[in-house]
Amino acid sequence: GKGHSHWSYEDLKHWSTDYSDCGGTKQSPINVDTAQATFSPDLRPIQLSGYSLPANKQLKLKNNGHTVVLELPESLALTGGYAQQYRAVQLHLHWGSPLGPGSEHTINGRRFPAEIHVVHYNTKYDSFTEAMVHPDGLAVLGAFLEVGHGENQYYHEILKHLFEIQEVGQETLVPGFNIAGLLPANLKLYFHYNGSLTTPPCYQTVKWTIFNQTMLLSHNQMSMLVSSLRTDDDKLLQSNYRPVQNLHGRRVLASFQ
Ligand SMILES: NS(=O)(=O)c1c(F)c(F)c(SCCc2ccc(C(=O)O)cc2)c(F)c1NC1CCCCCCC1
Ligand SMILES: [Zn+2]
Repeated sequence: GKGHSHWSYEDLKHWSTDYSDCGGTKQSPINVDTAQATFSPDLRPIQLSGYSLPANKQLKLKNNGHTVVLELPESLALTGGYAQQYRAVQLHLHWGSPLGPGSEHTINGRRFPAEIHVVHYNTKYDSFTEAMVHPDGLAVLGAFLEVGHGENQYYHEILKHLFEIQEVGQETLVPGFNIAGLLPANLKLYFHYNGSLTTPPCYQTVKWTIFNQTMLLSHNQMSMLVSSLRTDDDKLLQSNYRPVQNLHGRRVLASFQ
């Protein structure tokens, strides 16, 4: 990868000195004020294709010091809900600690326990690195994770490997599974806005989709997520979320009323 960036969630102030876009006016994450969201009936249901992977397709799972990343094959494609076709790059998670929740986006000021991001790039560009510098270059699907009663079998496919990658830089291979199971069954109800990567370089090139339906994990699964990984100073990797950013006049669209 790009090697370990020296930024951290502790010194957010320096992000914009080292990465100018981080001080821009279309930054993410944001708080979604549902009363201010504009119902947009032409927002189509999100459609996923190729998300169901056979077990013999091995995927790389890595602790990169800031999150756990599952690399995804480009065969996973977003075909509905966006004007252009996007293909998957990777998915990763944001979480809190035993002291509090760690989603990046908030809804009416409410922070959820955790949040998944599935990162895609616009296939009109030759590569992800080319796409990520263009305003329509990236599409990230986000969903909130909450604690429910039963075990979530899809999240188990990732969480059961966390103990193998406790240290920064460690990676392991995960058998393929139905990646769509990590996202809500109802892909019609979502918020949509133009924003950025929530980590340096903070490029303002992301069309965000935040689903209204949340994902339920067991209490044990959520505590595995918040207490398995370490950072490069051997502390627990926790609360890896950026504070919400100012909308600066941006509108948030809703696919539902
Ligand atoms: N919410 S988000 O999508 O902005 C996001 C984060 F908030 C993230 F925190 C991250 S992880 C931090 C960036 C990073 C660091 C090291 C390595 C490596 O060693 O391979 C890779 C990446 C992270 F990877 C991503 N997504 C990345 C954005 C960073 C650069 C391009 C990689 C794909 C999308
Ligand atoms: Zn993210």
